[in-house]
Amino acid sequence: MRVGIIGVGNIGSMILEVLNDKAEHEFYIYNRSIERVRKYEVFENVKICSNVKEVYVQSDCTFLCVKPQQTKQVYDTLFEIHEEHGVLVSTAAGKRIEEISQSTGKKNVIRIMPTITSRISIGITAVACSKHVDSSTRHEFEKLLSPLGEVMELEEEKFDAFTVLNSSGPAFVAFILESFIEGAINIGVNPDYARDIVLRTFEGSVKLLEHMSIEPSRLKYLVSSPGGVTIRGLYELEKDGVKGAIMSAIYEAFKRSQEL
Ligand SMILES: NC(=O)C1=CN([C@@H]2O[C@H](COP(=O)(O)OP(=O)(O)OC[C@H]3O[C@@H](n4cnc5c(N)ncnc54)[C@H](OP(=O)(O)O)[C@@H]3O)[C@@H](O)[C@H]2O)C=CC1
Ligand SMILES: O=C(O)[C@@H]1CCC=N1
Repeated sequence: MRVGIIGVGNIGSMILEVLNDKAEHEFYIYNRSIERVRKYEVFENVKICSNVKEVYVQSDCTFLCVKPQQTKQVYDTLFEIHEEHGVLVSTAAGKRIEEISQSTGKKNVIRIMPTITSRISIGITAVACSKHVDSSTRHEFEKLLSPLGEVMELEEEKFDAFTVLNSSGPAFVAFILESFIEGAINIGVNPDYARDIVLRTFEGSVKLLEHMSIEPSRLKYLVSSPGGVTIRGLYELEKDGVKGAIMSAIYEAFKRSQEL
C-alpha cells in the first residue's frame, strides 16, 4: 500500500517504523521541519515529500499526525485539493470525523486513537470510520494497522474516555512508576536498582491479576498482613487522597479531550 504520513513526530514516526517492519509498503512523508525526517532518507521505500499535497495525492491512505492545535493549517491545504485520494486518517485527540470532513472537504475519513506502546506492538488502536468508507477499505485499513497490536472498532462518542485510558495512560503510569522510584531513592535505594525492582513489581502485579482473574482490591488483601507493613503504606495513600487525585486526573483529562 502507498502510505502517507503528515507530521513525523512521536506518533507519525511510530506508525512509519512499525508499519515498515516488513518493508512491504511505500511511504510518502512530510514534516514541517526537515530535521525530523532526515534519518529516513536512507530508506528506499520512503519518499520525503516537500508539502502536504505531495503526500496526499500519492497515497492510498494518509495519516495526519500533527498536534490538534496544528491541524487547521493542514486542513486548509487539503481543502484546496478538490479530488479525493484514498482515505484520510486522523490521529488527533478530540477531533471528530464530521469536523475533519468539513474542514478538509474529504468524505473518506477515518479517525484512530493510537498509543505509544504500539512501538513494541503492544497496544490498542481504536478505529472509527465515516459512513462513506466502504467495508473492504475498512478491512484493508485494519489489516494495515495490525503490526501496531490490537485494532478495535469504537463508536466515536467513546473516543474521549478511550484517549485518556489508552493513549494518555502510559504517561500516568510513568508518573506513578517515577513516584515509586523516587520513594525508593528516598529510603536509600540505588536508582538503577530501584527502577529494576519497580518495573518488575508492576509487571508481576499485572500478570498475576490477569492469571488469577481477580480484581485489584483482592490483590491488596492478599498482600496486606493485619498490623503489617503493607497496610501502613496503604493507610498513608488513602489519607493523602491519592486515589481521589488519580480519579481527578482522569476526569480532567477526559474534559480536556472533549474541549479540543
Ligand atoms: N503522543 C502520543 O502518545 C499520542 C498522540 N496522539 C495524537 O497524535 C498527534 C501527534 O502527536 P505527537 O506525535 O505526540 O506530536 P509531535 O509534536 O511529536 O509531532 C507532530 C509533528 O507534526 C509536525 N508538524 C506540525 N505542523 C505541521 C504541518 N503543518 N505540516 C507538517 N508537519 C507538521 C511537527 O513538526 P516540527 O518538527 O516542525 O515540530 C511534529 O514533528 C496529535 O494530534 C495527538 O493528539 C494520539 C495518541 C497518543
Ligand atoms: O496528550 C495528548 O493530548 C495526546 C492524546 C493522548 C496522548 N497524547
